[in-house]
Amino acid sequence: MTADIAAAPAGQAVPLPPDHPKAGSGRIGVLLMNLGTPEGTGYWPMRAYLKEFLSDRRVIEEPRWKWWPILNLIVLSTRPGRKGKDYATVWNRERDEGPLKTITRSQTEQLAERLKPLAGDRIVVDWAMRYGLPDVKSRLQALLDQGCDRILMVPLYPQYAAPTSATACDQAFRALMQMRWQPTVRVSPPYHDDPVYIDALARSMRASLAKLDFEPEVILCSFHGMPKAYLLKGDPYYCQCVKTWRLLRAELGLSEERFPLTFQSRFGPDEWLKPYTDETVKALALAGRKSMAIVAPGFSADCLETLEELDGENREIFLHNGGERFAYLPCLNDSPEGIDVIAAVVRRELMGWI
Ligand SMILES: C=CC1=C(C)c2cc3[nH]c(cc4nc(cc5[nH]c(cc1n2)c(C)c5CCC(=O)O)C(CCC(=O)O)=C4C)c(C)c3C=C
Ligand SMILES: [Fe+2]
Ligand SMILES: [Fe+2]
Repeated sequence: MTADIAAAPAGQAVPLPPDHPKAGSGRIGVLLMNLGTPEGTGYWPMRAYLKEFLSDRRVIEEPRWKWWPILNLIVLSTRPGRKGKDYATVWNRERDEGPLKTITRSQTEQLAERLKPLAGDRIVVDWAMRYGLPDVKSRLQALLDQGCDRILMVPLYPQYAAPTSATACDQAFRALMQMRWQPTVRVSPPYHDDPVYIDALARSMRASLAKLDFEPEVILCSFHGMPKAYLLKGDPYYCQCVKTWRLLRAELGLSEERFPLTFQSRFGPDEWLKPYTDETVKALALAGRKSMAIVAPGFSADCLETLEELDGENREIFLHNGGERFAYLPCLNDSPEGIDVIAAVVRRELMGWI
């Protein structure tokens, strides 16, 4: 489809040169956006990924002059090697990519199938990563090239945080800033208290627990952490995590003691949101708990932070300190429950467009 272009004041068409840019219109794009993952587990791809990630001022709020030497002289000389080894333990060797990419692609494909009855080929679903590939700018352009003049951007984070949701949108808006003909855009809101999300989490957890050959004494509810200072400056992430936890606890009928809330993945010397997951796991084992499970409702897809850190490192901490049985309950991922949630958010946010 080619859009109507300019008309002369008298109503006559302006003759356009043959190289005049062609533009499509009339379709709707849905862009799922997640965090991103390195292109490989070796030193250089790991370094490139961490440099892009940790140079983002939404992630590290330290002044440039202070952070630049620490990042370039210390962090980027040691962390790529160490984290590359961690990534290697969860890497999808068949596709040669991190699990976050494999799962986000599958979520996209399944969402497209779910939306087909709604508007046929009028809706185009795609995915992009804030750091690394596929990048936000090129996937936005791909949607425009397919005739999408309305685009719904969907940060795949149930809880809003400046270092995740906001930076994904910043990246999209930076690309939009360079466009002569911008599409009309919408951004889907956080869905931390959406009954569809809470219900999907509860169903998924019940199914995972039913497959275990033991009943965990404690089920830890672990969210990715952030510096406490970001909360104090007004980031709503902590409060949204607490609300998800409260609603999920009520839905499952679990007490605060049986289903404690913790925060993982601390980085650097500053205080982060507490209680810390690793310290809590150790304390539970030392207090004589023999069995436990961990669930991570803040991640829409399993990734390094869940598969390696929770299912790997924290399992080891528990078993080395006297625990006997440990289970990691998977994220919603591309399960039917997971797609129920993304499809519900997208359908609601497309209202008025379809
Ligand atoms: C250093 C500051 C960081 C903040 C603040 C932060 C917040 C935050 N992150 C996620 C989700 C994910 N983080 C992931 C990896 C990851 N996170 C940080 C740092 C911060 N995150 C680093 C340096 C890394 C890379 C690994 C490492 O070096 O430790 C991932 C996994 C990506 C993957 O490829 O699998 C996710 C997902 C949230 C929700 C969040 C919220 C405040
Ligand atoms: Fe992170
Ligand atoms: Fe981690």
